[in-house]
Amino acid sequence: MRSKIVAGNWKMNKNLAETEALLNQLSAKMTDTKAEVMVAPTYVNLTAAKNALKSSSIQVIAQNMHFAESGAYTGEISADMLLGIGVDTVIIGHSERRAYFGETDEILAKKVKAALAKNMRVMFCFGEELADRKSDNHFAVVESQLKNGLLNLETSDWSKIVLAYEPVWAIGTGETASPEQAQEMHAFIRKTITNAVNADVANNVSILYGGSVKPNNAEEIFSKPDVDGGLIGGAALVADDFITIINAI
Ligand SMILES: O=C[C@H](O)COP(=O)(O)O
Repeated sequence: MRSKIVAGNWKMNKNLAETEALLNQLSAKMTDTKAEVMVAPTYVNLTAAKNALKSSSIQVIAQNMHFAESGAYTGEISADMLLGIGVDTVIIGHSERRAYFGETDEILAKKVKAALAKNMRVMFCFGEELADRKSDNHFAVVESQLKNGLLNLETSDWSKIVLAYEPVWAIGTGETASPEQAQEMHAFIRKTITNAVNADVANNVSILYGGSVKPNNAEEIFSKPDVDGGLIGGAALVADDFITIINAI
């Protein structure tokens, strides 16, 4: 049975005081949910976030990591550093990392391998750009991102993978893929994994949708059979909005 997951990617938002305040609000407002709930604050506030959520079921995850064990990589952070502060899940491949930090499929595949080697859980992001969708190339792009990033994994590695399909044209734009477009792509992703790995893995992997999920559209998107939750950006920065989205599962 695959998990339902709602994760908030805070990106480069919220200083320490704001992080603690938002997490305190979330903890206070959280009610029982079928979903695993995760938040990804910036690196420097991960420990504070863990402390603020000590008695909460909300998981703290990281937005990124480097593939190397350690070494001369100024400004970077390793899997061991995350594990050392109790963070065992990492987002890899976010479109902003691909677009602004030059992260290629090859780099991302190395990051995935490095995280899995440390037994971390990986939330792997991918999705097409507007031009790909306009030229009807979106399925090919998504298939190639999946293939280059993940499809050479061992079958057993897949229990540690969560997928997040994020069409780049819908991120932070207010434009959302329609629930039908999301379902169509999620079904395609599952079929691609069935063909490349096996049906069991495809059925058990959670596939989240990300891209302008808001309180007013979450329920319809999450109601689609192959959509197992969401990776939320802007709306995860407002406690009431994030809670409404969690409750839409
Ligand atoms: O990681 C989250 C996604 O980039 C979605 O961001 P958004 O909800 O602000 O569109």
